[in-house]
Amino acid sequence: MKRKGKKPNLKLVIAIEMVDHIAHHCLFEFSDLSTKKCVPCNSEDLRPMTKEAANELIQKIPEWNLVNEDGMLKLHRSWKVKSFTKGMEFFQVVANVAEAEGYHPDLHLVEWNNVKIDIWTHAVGGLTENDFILAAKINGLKLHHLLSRKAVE
Ligand SMILES: C[C@H](O)[C@H](O)[C@H]1CNC2=NC(N)=NC(=O)C2=N1
Repeated sequence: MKRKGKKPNLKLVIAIEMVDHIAHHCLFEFSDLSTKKCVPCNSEDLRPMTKEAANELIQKIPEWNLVNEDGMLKLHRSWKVKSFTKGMEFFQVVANVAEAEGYHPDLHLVEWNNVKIDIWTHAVGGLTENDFILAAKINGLKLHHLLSRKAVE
């Protein structure tokens, strides 16, 4: 008599793994960073995330680059603005979001029309989820009217 259930059903195992993979992917895709809130950084438990975790999360904000400055991971993005004054307006729009979140980016205006933003968690000397949340919120801002049409980013 043929005994059932001894050998694992390979097709079933593969199917389960595929479903698991898709479910993980969907959860990752649909957990929207921009709807989250930054948390205060005064907790003793706060730790910088690993490079691996940062490499995973950066996929949600592909407009930003992961940079390593003196051993500290930061998020970086740059834009070209129409004028110095538009650069100041740009900063004000970003500052409004930062104040609403209680969380603050490093803002640079270089050579009058290059806006550069670094986001990192000063309190831990690296990245936390806050940085990705703020970056996603900045991505959602209407800034197009301030940008140079010739060379954006
Ligand atoms: C309590 C409050 O969250 C902290 O002082 C905040 C203010 N904004 C901040 N912004 C950033 N980028 N890093 C910080 O560590 C930080 N600390």
